[in-house]
Amino acid sequence: MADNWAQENVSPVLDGEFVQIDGETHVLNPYATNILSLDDRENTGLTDEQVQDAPDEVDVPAATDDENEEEDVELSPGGILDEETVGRGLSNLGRSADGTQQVYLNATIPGFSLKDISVIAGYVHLQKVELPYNEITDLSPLGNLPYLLILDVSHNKINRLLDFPPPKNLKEVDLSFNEIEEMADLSTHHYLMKLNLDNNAIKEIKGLENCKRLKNLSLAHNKIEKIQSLDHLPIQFLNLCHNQIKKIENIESLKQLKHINLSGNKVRSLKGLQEHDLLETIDIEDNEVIDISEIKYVKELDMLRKLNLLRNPIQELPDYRLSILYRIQRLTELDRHKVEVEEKVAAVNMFNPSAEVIAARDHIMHVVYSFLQPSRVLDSTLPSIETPYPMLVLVGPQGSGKKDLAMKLVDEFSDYFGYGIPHTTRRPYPEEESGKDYHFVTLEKFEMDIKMGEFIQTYQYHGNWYGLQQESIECVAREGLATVIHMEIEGMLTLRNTHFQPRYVLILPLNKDIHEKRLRDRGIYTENQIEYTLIRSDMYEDYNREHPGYFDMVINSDDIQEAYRQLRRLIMDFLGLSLTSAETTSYGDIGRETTEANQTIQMGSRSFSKPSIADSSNVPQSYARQKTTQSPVLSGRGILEEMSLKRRHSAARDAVAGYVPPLFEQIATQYPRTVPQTVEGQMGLGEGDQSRSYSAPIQKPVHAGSDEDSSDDERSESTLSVVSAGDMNANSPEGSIRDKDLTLPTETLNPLDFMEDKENQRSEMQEARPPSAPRPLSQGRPGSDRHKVLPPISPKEGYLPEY
Ligand SMILES: Nc1ncnc2c1ncn2[C@@H]1O[C@H](COP(=O)(O)OP(=O)(O)OP(=O)(O)O)[C@@H](O)[C@H]1O
Repeated sequence: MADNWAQENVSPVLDGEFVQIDGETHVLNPYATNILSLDDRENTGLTDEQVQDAPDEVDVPAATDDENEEEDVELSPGGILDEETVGRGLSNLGRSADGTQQVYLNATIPGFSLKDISVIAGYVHLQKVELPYNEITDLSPLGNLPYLLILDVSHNKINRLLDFPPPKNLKEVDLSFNEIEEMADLSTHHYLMKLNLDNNAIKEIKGLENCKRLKNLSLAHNKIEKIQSLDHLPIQFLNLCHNQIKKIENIESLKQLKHINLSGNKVRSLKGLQEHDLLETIDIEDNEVIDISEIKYVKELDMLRKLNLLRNPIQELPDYRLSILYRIQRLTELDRHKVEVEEKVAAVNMFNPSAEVIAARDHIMHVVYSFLQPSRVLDSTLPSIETPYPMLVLVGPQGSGKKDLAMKLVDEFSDYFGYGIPHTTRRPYPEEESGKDYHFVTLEKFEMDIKMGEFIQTYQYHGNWYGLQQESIECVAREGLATVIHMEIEGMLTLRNTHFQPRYVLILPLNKDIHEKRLRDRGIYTENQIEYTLIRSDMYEDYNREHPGYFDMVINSDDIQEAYRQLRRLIMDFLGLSLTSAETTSYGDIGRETTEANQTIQMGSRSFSKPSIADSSNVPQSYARQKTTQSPVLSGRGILEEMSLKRRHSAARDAVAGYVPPLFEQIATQYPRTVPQTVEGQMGLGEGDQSRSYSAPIQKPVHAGSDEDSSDDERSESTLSVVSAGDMNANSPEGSIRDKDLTLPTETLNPLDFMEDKENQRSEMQEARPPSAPRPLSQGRPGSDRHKVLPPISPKEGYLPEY
């Protein structure tokens, strides 16, 4: 019967403004909408504006009584589609497939309780047929529509899948809400791109193997238990929601998959979703995913933007949302909620906070706990209002030797420095003593001390806690000494948040092999610990490179003795002692210098338990004193002040002599240089030459001058020799000392003072304060004069310069 209809009936043919349907001529009204059309605008091809602009009443003769009667005619009585109904459902005029005539391309006939659609077979030009909400069981008449591209027969009573001769180009089929139980072989539907079989009773996916253009497959609300038979299909959108699937399987070869919906199943694991690099959306709502570790299967999916895990047990995990966002930071939507940038930041701060964030939290914790305790006046805050308590922090990775360096320094300069003994929960090594190397305490005690607000900083390393208590600093401050401490970089970050303003020196072994050997030689670390420490060593290098200026100085500790020598020079410069020993030209004086040093510097009472650093006085010095000069400290001036005076003195002499310095010199010597050091730059400089400078030196031009001139230059260079050890002639003081490292003098100085004769200098010298006398305070705190003030500035007698 369908074949006969195909012979006799054709789609309506358009002729200008008229259209022929069954031999009758109808006038075309572009504004008249098809009463059956689901989308009139689409059917008429009109834009929104055109529809709005359309005259409410078009020039159509008023309906006569006869016509009104026609409206009352029952359409498709008995569920048998008739031509009248089809006619009313036609829309979308367009060219026929052969291009020879204008025809209606769409037929939309929803909700007529249609059972028999045989008549449609006559409308051979139809490209889109929509027959939803009927009672159709047989689709065979559609086999006569060779140009059919889109078919919607949803909400019918069809129980067989596309069992009609396939229109060659059928691309989209909606068979949702039907009664299909079994999928048929769709091999003949070569062009099928979109197949919707939602809300049927399908138990098994099959028959799609040859649908090589299938991009969109929806089998939601069926009875499918297993994903299968989809191999190598170009599916981009796969909807299998509300089935009984337990496992995500057999989709490895769906390489074009972009969206997958498995909500309402029984999936426990996300395994199977990995390696779908194009996946953008995953919907697993209402399943049984319980373990956060399942995220590993989707977190590497570069294109993933939307993930829905609502109504899974995993939602119960604490900080669930942030932990997902931390793991998949590229998500823009999680559980149907837009992901805010703040959430991503919060997620990172919660699960992988930066060292700065950890340090800030550590600081806040200790401040809060200490606020809860009665406040007290601290010795370490007394020196003066604007002068911070002097502290030296040696920062570096484990095995860098910084603790040894700190102890040695305190040992040698015991009149200046005290060791700030840290607390730790780790057990002491054989040669260590509690109260000397560390305060070794139990974890309980450590925690208790935290809560009592005792700490200013804590850090966990290798499973042990380390921390610096305020009292450790106070003990040293009470003695009138500056504190030397050592710590990992994280500790330094916390310390930077406190009111202390220490100088930070990075002690870093640049040679990995030496560092590794040193760790191994200690024989106390596991392989993991050694590996971890070496990795952290890289981190120190990176940190120094990325944060120029964080460290006041960087010392390569490959050679621990050389490292100590550099550190020692730095300290002597800080203390204003280096000038006395730096003006050297004669090796003959080395012995005397050594003897003096023995008498004056090696006076520490502490024993040095790890004899890894040789006695510095025995280290061959590249300098020795030839003639004496007043220490800047002894003259009552700071080192910078002293250098500034010398520069001005030199400039004054040049001016008198008629010497005009070249432009570079004028610029280069005008201000103290503050070029931050980087390990990178330093490595380039120091490679293969450990004694070389690690600073960024600035050339100080050498110009002809008197002996006095050259000695001034030498003094300046020596002053910076701690930074430029081994490369003294190349470096200028300005190049090595950062502005903030130096406490600028507050008094206004008359440059002519520097021209005063030696006699004046001597008398000034003689008036210098006695050893360990407190430095007069410019603005002393009430009560501060009762304490020794830091640092003690007068060296011991034996170290006084000779005249
Ligand atoms: N308060 C602190 N905060 C942070 N780190 C600390 C603190 N006290 C000690 N550390 C560091 O913890 C690390 C482990 O301490 P440990 O005493 O085992 O090191 P070490 O072997 O003596 O280190 P090194 O050889 O570099 O001196 C060291 O790098 C040490 O400097």
